[in-house]
Amino acid sequence: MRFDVVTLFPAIFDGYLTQSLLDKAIVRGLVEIQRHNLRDWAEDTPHRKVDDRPFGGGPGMLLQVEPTVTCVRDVDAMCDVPARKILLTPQGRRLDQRLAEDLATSDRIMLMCGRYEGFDQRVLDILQPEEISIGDFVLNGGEVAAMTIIDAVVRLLPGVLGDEQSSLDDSFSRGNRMLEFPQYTRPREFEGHTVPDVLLSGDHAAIAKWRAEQSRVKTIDRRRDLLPENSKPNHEHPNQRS
Ligand SMILES: N#Cc1c(-c2ccc3ccn(Cc4ccncc4)c3c2)n[nH]c1N
Repeated sequence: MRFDVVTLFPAIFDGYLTQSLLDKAIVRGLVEIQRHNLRDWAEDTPHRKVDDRPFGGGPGMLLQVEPTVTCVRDVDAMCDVPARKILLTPQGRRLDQRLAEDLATSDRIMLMCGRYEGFDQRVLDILQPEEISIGDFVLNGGEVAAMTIIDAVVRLLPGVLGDEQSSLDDSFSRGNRMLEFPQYTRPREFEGHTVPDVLLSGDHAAIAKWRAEQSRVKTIDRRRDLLPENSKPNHEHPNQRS
Protein backbone atom coordinates (compact mmCIF):
# COMPACT_ATOMS: atom_id res chain seq x y z
CA MET A 1 0.00 0.00 0.00
CA ARG A 2 1.13 3.53 -0.74
CA PHE A 3 0.22 6.58 1.34
CA ASP A 4 0.66 10.09 -0.08
CA VAL A 5 0.47 12.74 2.62
CA VAL A 6 -0.22 16.35 1.57
CA THR A 7 0.81 18.69 4.37
CA LEU A 8 2.34 22.08 5.22
CA PHE A 9 4.55 20.34 7.81
CA PRO A 10 6.14 17.20 6.33
CA ALA A 11 8.79 17.20 9.07
CA ILE A 12 6.09 16.38 11.62
CA PHE A 13 6.20 12.83 10.24
CA ASP A 14 9.99 12.36 10.60
CA GLY A 15 10.03 10.61 13.99
CA TYR A 16 6.84 8.73 13.27
CA LEU A 17 8.14 7.12 10.09
CA THR A 18 11.19 5.68 11.87
CA GLN A 19 9.23 3.91 14.62
CA SER A 20 9.87 0.20 14.48
CA LEU A 21 6.63 -1.37 13.21
CA LEU A 22 6.19 1.16 10.43
CA ASP A 23 9.89 1.30 9.61
CA LYS A 24 10.02 -2.49 9.27
CA ALA A 25 6.91 -2.50 7.08
CA ILE A 26 8.48 0.14 4.84
CA VAL A 27 11.82 -1.70 4.66
CA ARG A 28 9.97 -4.91 3.79
CA GLY A 29 8.08 -3.13 1.03
CA LEU A 30 4.70 -3.71 2.61
CA VAL A 31 3.97 0.00 2.73
CA GLU A 32 5.30 3.18 1.12
CA ILE A 33 4.76 6.68 2.51
CA GLN A 34 5.43 9.78 0.43
CA ARG A 35 5.13 13.29 1.81
CA HIS A 36 4.29 16.35 -0.28
CA ASN A 37 4.65 19.91 0.96
CA LEU A 38 1.65 21.93 -0.17
CA ARG A 39 3.84 25.06 -0.17
CA ASP A 40 5.71 23.62 -3.16
CA TRP A 41 2.55 24.38 -5.16
CA ALA A 42 2.31 28.02 -4.05
CA GLU A 43 1.86 30.57 -6.83
CA ASP A 44 3.34 33.46 -4.84
CA THR A 45 6.87 32.03 -4.79
CA PRO A 46 8.74 34.56 -2.57
CA HIS A 47 6.49 33.82 0.41
CA ARG A 48 5.13 30.45 -0.83
CA LYS A 49 1.69 31.62 0.30
CA VAL A 50 -1.11 29.03 0.16
CA ASP A 51 -3.61 30.58 2.57
CA ASP A 52 -5.77 33.66 2.69
CA ARG A 53 -8.52 35.32 4.69
CA PRO A 54 -12.08 33.97 4.45
CA PHE A 55 -14.55 35.89 2.25
CA GLY A 56 -17.35 37.29 4.41
CA GLY A 57 -14.99 37.76 7.35
CA GLY A 58 -14.36 35.47 10.29
CA PRO A 59 -11.34 34.29 12.23
CA GLY A 60 -8.25 32.65 10.86
CA MET A 61 -7.12 31.71 7.39
CA LEU A 62 -8.15 29.14 4.81
CA LEU A 63 -6.03 27.01 2.51
CA GLN A 64 -6.60 28.24 -1.00
CA VAL A 65 -8.27 26.16 -3.68
CA GLU A 66 -5.74 26.67 -6.52
CA PRO A 67 -2.55 25.34 -4.93
CA THR A 68 -4.45 22.57 -3.18
CA VAL A 69 -6.31 21.23 -6.23
CA THR A 70 -3.17 21.50 -8.38
CA CYS A 71 -1.11 19.73 -5.72
CA VAL A 72 -3.60 16.88 -5.30
CA ARG A 73 -3.93 16.36 -9.04
CA ASP A 74 -0.13 16.36 -9.49
CA VAL A 75 0.41 13.97 -6.59
CA ASP A 76 -2.34 11.67 -7.86
CA ALA A 77 -0.61 11.57 -11.25
CA MET A 78 2.77 10.61 -9.74
CA CYS A 79 1.71 6.99 -9.67
CA ASP A 80 -0.40 4.87 -12.05
CA VAL A 81 -2.63 3.69 -9.20
CA PRO A 82 -5.34 6.29 -8.54
CA ALA A 83 -5.38 7.42 -4.92
CA ARG A 84 -8.34 7.12 -2.58
CA LYS A 85 -8.52 10.74 -1.39
CA ILE A 86 -9.12 11.31 2.31
CA LEU A 87 -9.49 14.81 3.76
CA LEU A 88 -8.99 15.06 7.52
CA THR A 89 -11.54 17.33 9.19
CA PRO A 90 -13.49 17.63 12.44
CA GLN A 91 -16.63 17.43 10.28
CA GLY A 92 -15.77 14.02 8.82
CA ARG A 93 -17.08 10.51 9.31
CA ARG A 94 -15.70 9.20 12.61
CA LEU A 95 -12.84 6.75 12.17
CA ASP A 96 -13.54 3.36 13.67
CA GLN A 97 -12.11 -0.12 13.20
CA ARG A 98 -14.59 -0.97 10.49
CA LEU A 99 -13.49 2.06 8.46
CA ALA A 100 -9.82 1.25 9.16
CA GLU A 101 -10.39 -2.27 7.82
CA ASP A 102 -12.04 -0.82 4.73
CA LEU A 103 -9.15 1.61 4.20
CA ALA A 104 -6.71 -1.30 4.52
CA THR A 105 -8.19 -2.80 1.34
CA SER A 106 -7.03 0.20 -0.71
CA ASP A 107 -3.88 0.08 -2.84
CA ARG A 108 -3.20 3.80 -2.46
CA ILE A 109 -4.49 6.46 -0.07
CA MET A 110 -3.88 10.20 -0.21
CA LEU A 111 -4.23 11.97 3.13
CA MET A 112 -4.96 15.69 2.79
CA CYS A 113 -3.84 17.46 5.97
CA GLY A 114 -5.17 20.97 6.36
CA ARG A 115 -4.18 23.66 8.79
CA TYR A 116 -5.58 27.01 9.99
CA GLU A 117 -9.40 26.86 9.58
CA GLY A 118 -9.21 24.19 6.91
CA PHE A 119 -9.63 24.19 3.11
CA ASP A 120 -11.65 26.45 0.80
CA GLN A 121 -14.96 24.61 0.26
CA ARG A 122 -14.24 24.34 -3.48
CA VAL A 123 -11.43 21.88 -2.67
CA LEU A 124 -14.09 19.52 -1.39
CA ASP A 125 -16.55 20.35 -4.21
CA ILE A 126 -13.95 19.73 -6.95
CA LEU A 127 -11.97 16.79 -5.56
CA GLN A 128 -14.82 15.06 -3.73
CA PRO A 129 -12.56 13.47 -1.09
CA GLU A 130 -13.84 11.24 1.67
CA GLU A 131 -13.92 13.33 4.86
CA ILE A 132 -12.72 11.55 8.01
CA SER A 133 -12.46 12.70 11.62
CA ILE A 134 -10.59 10.79 14.31
CA GLY A 135 -12.89 11.99 17.08
CA ASP A 136 -15.06 14.66 18.63
CA PHE A 137 -12.25 16.95 19.78
CA VAL A 138 -10.39 19.74 18.00
CA LEU A 139 -6.85 19.41 16.67
CA ASN A 140 -4.73 22.16 15.08
CA GLY A 141 -4.33 20.35 11.82
CA GLY A 142 -4.73 17.07 10.00
CA GLU A 143 -1.25 15.60 10.56
CA VAL A 144 -1.93 13.81 13.86
CA ALA A 145 -5.12 12.42 12.37
CA ALA A 146 -3.19 11.26 9.31
CA MET A 147 -0.68 9.43 11.51
CA THR A 148 -3.58 7.85 13.39
CA ILE A 149 -5.06 6.53 10.18
CA ILE A 150 -1.69 5.27 8.92
CA ASP A 151 -1.10 3.53 12.26
CA ALA A 152 -4.53 1.90 12.39
CA VAL A 153 -4.38 0.79 8.74
CA VAL A 154 -0.77 -0.41 8.44
CA ARG A 155 -1.14 -2.86 11.33
CA LEU A 156 -3.97 -4.51 9.41
CA LEU A 157 -1.90 -5.13 6.28
CA PRO A 158 -0.96 -8.78 5.66
CA GLY A 159 2.51 -9.57 6.96
CA VAL A 160 2.98 -6.43 9.06
CA LEU A 161 2.11 -7.98 12.39
CA GLY A 162 3.65 -11.41 12.97
CA ASP A 163 1.22 -14.26 13.68
CA GLU A 164 1.91 -13.94 17.38
CA GLN A 165 0.86 -10.28 17.24
CA SER A 166 -2.19 -10.85 15.07
CA SER A 167 -4.70 -8.02 15.13
CA LEU A 168 -7.51 -10.52 14.75
CA ASP A 169 -8.21 -10.66 18.50
CA ASP A 170 -7.85 -6.93 19.13
CA SER A 171 -10.73 -5.08 20.63
CA PHE A 172 -12.88 -3.78 17.77
CA SER A 173 -11.09 -5.88 15.13
CA ARG A 174 -13.23 -7.56 12.54
CA GLY A 175 -16.46 -7.20 14.43
CA ASN A 176 -14.95 -8.14 17.78
CA ARG A 177 -16.83 -5.71 20.00
CA MET A 178 -15.44 -6.56 23.41
CA LEU A 179 -12.71 -4.84 25.40
CA GLU A 180 -9.59 -6.86 26.03
CA PHE A 181 -9.09 -8.89 29.20
CA PRO A 182 -6.35 -7.83 31.69
CA GLN A 183 -2.86 -9.10 30.77
CA TYR A 184 0.13 -9.90 32.96
CA THR A 185 3.80 -10.81 32.51
CA ARG A 186 6.86 -11.39 34.76
CA PRO A 187 7.39 -10.87 37.67
CA ARG A 188 4.64 -12.93 39.31
CA GLU A 189 4.46 -10.44 42.20
CA PHE A 190 5.27 -6.71 42.39
CA GLU A 191 4.68 -4.58 45.49
CA GLY A 192 2.17 -7.13 46.69
CA HIS A 193 0.31 -7.21 43.39
CA THR A 194 0.13 -10.77 42.12
CA VAL A 195 -0.91 -12.49 38.90
CA PRO A 196 -4.32 -14.25 38.95
CA ASP A 197 -3.73 -17.92 39.79
CA VAL A 198 -5.74 -19.15 36.81
CA LEU A 199 -3.15 -17.67 34.43
CA LEU A 200 -0.44 -19.76 36.09
CA SER A 201 -2.52 -22.95 36.13
CA GLY A 202 -1.79 -24.20 32.62
CA ASP A 203 -5.50 -25.01 32.34
CA HIS A 204 -6.19 -23.45 28.94
CA ALA A 205 -9.95 -23.96 29.13
CA ALA A 206 -10.10 -22.24 32.53
CA ILE A 207 -7.85 -19.44 31.26
CA ALA A 208 -10.08 -18.89 28.21
CA LYS A 209 -13.17 -18.87 30.40
CA TRP A 210 -11.60 -16.38 32.84
CA ARG A 211 -10.49 -14.09 30.01
CA ALA A 212 -13.92 -14.14 28.36
CA GLU A 213 -15.55 -13.22 31.67
CA GLN A 214 -13.03 -10.43 32.30
CA SER A 215 -13.71 -9.00 28.83
CA ARG A 216 -17.46 -9.17 29.39
CA VAL A 217 -17.32 -7.47 32.78
CA LYS A 218 -14.97 -4.73 31.53
CA THR A 219 -17.10 -4.11 28.44
CA ILE A 220 -20.31 -3.87 30.48
CA ASP A 221 -18.58 -1.51 32.90
CA ARG A 222 -16.90 0.80 30.37
CA ARG A 223 -18.43 0.36 26.91
CA ARG A 224 -21.93 -1.06 27.23
CA ASP A 225 -22.57 0.46 23.81
CA LEU A 226 -20.32 -2.16 22.23
CA LEU A 227 -22.52 -5.03 23.32
CA PRO A 228 -24.54 -6.51 20.45
CA GLU A 229 -27.87 -5.61 22.03
CA ASN A 230 -26.79 -1.94 22.26
CA SER A 231 -24.82 -1.51 19.06
CA LYS A 232 -25.84 1.17 16.53
CA PRO A 233 -24.39 1.34 12.99
CA ASN A 234 -21.72 4.06 12.43
CA HIS A 235 -23.73 5.85 9.72
CA GLU A 236 -21.62 6.63 6.74
CA HIS A 237 -20.81 10.27 6.10
CA PRO A 238 -22.87 11.67 3.17
CA ASN A 239 -19.85 11.76 0.86
CA GLN A 240 -18.51 8.45 2.11
CA ARG A 241 -17.88 5.67 -0.39
CA SER A 242 -20.26 2.78 0.13
N1 LIG B 1 -9.35 14.55 11.49
C1 LIG B 1 -9.50 15.39 12.26
C2 LIG B 1 -9.70 16.36 13.27
C3 LIG B 1 -9.35 17.71 13.31
C4 LIG B 1 -8.72 18.57 12.28
C5 LIG B 1 -8.33 18.04 11.05
C6 LIG B 1 -7.80 18.87 10.08
C7 LIG B 1 -7.67 20.23 10.33
C8 LIG B 1 -7.22 21.33 9.56
C9 LIG B 1 -7.32 22.46 10.34
N2 LIG B 1 -7.80 22.10 11.55
C10 LIG B 1 -8.07 23.04 12.64
C11 LIG B 1 -9.54 23.29 12.76
C12 LIG B 1 -10.33 23.38 11.63
C13 LIG B 1 -11.70 23.65 11.77
N3 LIG B 1 -12.24 23.82 12.99
C14 LIG B 1 -11.49 23.71 14.09
C15 LIG B 1 -10.11 23.45 13.99
C16 LIG B 1 -8.04 20.76 11.57
C17 LIG B 1 -8.56 19.93 12.55
N4 LIG B 1 -9.72 18.20 14.51
N5 LIG B 1 -10.30 17.21 15.21
C18 LIG B 1 -10.31 16.07 14.50
N6 LIG B 1 -10.82 14.86 14.92
